[in-house]
Amino acid sequence: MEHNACLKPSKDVEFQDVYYTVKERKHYIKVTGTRQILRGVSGSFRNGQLSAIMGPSGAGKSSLLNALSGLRTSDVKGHIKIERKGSCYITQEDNHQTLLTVEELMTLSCNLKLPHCKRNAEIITEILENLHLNHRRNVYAEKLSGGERKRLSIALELVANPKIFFLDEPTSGLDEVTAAQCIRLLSQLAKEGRTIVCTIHQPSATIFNYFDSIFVLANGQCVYQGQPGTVIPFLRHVHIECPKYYSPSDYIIELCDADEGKLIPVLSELTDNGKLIYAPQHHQQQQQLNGLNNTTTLPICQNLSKDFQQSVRTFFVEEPKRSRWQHFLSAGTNLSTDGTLIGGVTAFYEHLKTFTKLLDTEHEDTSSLHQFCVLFKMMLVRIMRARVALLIQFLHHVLTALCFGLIFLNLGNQGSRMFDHLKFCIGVIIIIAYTQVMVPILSYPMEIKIVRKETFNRWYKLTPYYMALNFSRLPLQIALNMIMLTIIYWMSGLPPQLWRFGLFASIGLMTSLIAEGMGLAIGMTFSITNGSAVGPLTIAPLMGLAVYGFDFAAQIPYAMNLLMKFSYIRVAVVALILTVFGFERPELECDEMYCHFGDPRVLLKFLDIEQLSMWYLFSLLTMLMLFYRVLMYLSLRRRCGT
Ligand SMILES: Nc1ncnc2c1ncn2[C@@H]1O[C@H](COP(=O)(O)OP(=O)(O)OP(=O)(O)O)[C@@H](O)[C@H]1O
Repeated sequence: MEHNACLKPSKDVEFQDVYYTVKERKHYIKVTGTRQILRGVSGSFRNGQLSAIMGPSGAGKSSLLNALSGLRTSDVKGHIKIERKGSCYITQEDNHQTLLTVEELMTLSCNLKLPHCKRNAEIITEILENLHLNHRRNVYAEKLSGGERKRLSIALELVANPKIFFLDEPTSGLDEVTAAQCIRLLSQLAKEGRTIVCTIHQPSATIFNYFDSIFVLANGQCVYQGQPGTVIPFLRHVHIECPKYYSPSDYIIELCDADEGKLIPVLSELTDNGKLIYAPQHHQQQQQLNGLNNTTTLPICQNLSKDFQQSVRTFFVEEPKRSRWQHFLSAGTNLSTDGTLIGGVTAFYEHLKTFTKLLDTEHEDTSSLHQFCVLFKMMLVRIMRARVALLIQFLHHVLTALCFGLIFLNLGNQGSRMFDHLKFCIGVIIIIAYTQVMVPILSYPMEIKIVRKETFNRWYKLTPYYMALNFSRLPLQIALNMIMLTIIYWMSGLPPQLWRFGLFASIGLMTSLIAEGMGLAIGMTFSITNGSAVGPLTIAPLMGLAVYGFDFAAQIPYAMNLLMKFSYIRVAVVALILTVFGFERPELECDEMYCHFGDPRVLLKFLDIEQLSMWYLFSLLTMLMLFYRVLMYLSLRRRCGT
């Protein structure tokens, strides 16, 4: 493609003795043992080639892809050579930012990745044309077909022209024709000088032959590494004949799938668990012409036929390079780091590409401020475009306020209805808290997948994203809460004092911000199913604390008093009661013979809150707000980490 304006040359991916071990747990808690998912596999994926990691279900394909790409680093050991900075990972589900068109998503990607590149429009058009998406540029991403969505995922990453593409099951969910088109496209991209590695479960014969190299995994071990066309001769070395008219890819996978622990170890030993690449002589001659041949001693295959020995070669000809990382390596610690070679030194030649000076230009990382501005704008656009959601939220706030206002119509000045006053204050806070907690719990788990993918592919950093998320939600939140609180305040007949209404609205807004922070923290941590249980479960004790002990306020034990400070609902309710009845509020009207709480000071004294200052309560609310926002940030980091 011509668009390579801000590009760098591609590199290979090499790995040696990679292990991935997970702890097995009983009831999610008790560790009962460990399980090796990857068992010391080695291998290489070359630049300019389309490579497939194949194998039966559960063989460890995704685990290997995740380990190589760096998506998973914990529990992975071994040596992996990869330039992380120039790689990208395309997930199986093509989740994109919703409510943005193809062109807007491409522009977003360009703005985040190539902020100083003057040719963004040109680049976008070129990529879209090459990926046959130009005619869909004004369509929302969620309206695209499966194949188009996959191409869009590739297009979005192509903007920064990564050298290495990792794709998890790129053909899953696609029909045969679309899957073949997708693989053809990947093959073409590889030929343009990229390293493309994808997992694939069981490709059709057509798709199988598009791959330049395949790496077959079974039970966490490599059972074959080489070209697709040489699977049959390879199997002959262990006296297995692929039936006529049978696809070799299907056959080797079925063999491994049905294996009862006999064949896999043999094949794995033949390939030295991925250290040996199988290439029969006529293939080798071709490689020799390319200067790739590097046959060395075959440590485990001495007793095999000469024919076999001449057909394999190893690329791991040296011990891992002694470097300043050596002490980490010898301790068995992984891993790849951006651009740093750790072990797996190759005997292969470096396939250098000739790039013009312009093509060599590396794009700088964008500043956090720039990322914040781009993301903030994008989030606002998305909020404004979610018309149905906006309408529902607007109606929800207006209707709730009207119902609430009707229930407590003109209550504000009635001295005989003390309990109703309390119910009013508690009700306002609970409505706000509950609404704001549940929305992010139900909506955020989908978003976190997109954020994880985009931050992993270095579209932006987490901090600017987090800031943009917080600030972009503010305007709508303020507007909706102001509408609701205004209706409630005036319908309930509270004193028509602007400053008192200001305080009333500020407490409502604070509650809304805290509840939203709590909802986001839960939404970022749990799935929708778990979150919708955790949300009410978390808010219920806070509500309980909010209504506790109003009738024996002076006798509330110290420990409970302390605990109540952690319930933002309680703190907000108290602040609201103070706002409504404090600040020298004149005596309320009494339509009975005697109104004990006609004088607001009596009520405040009865509730034991007359000494509390508004500053103190606002400080508590601010601290609780910060607590949940920090929790939310930590959840985000944890979910988007590796
Ligand atoms: N974090 C983990 N904890 C426990 N088991 C895991 C973990 N990650 C992977 N596994 C297990 O390791 C095995 C290999 O998983 P992996 O997803 O890599 O397989 P796969 O070859 O991609 O399978 P498929 O083709 O079905 O997607 C599976 O049995 C899976 O349950």
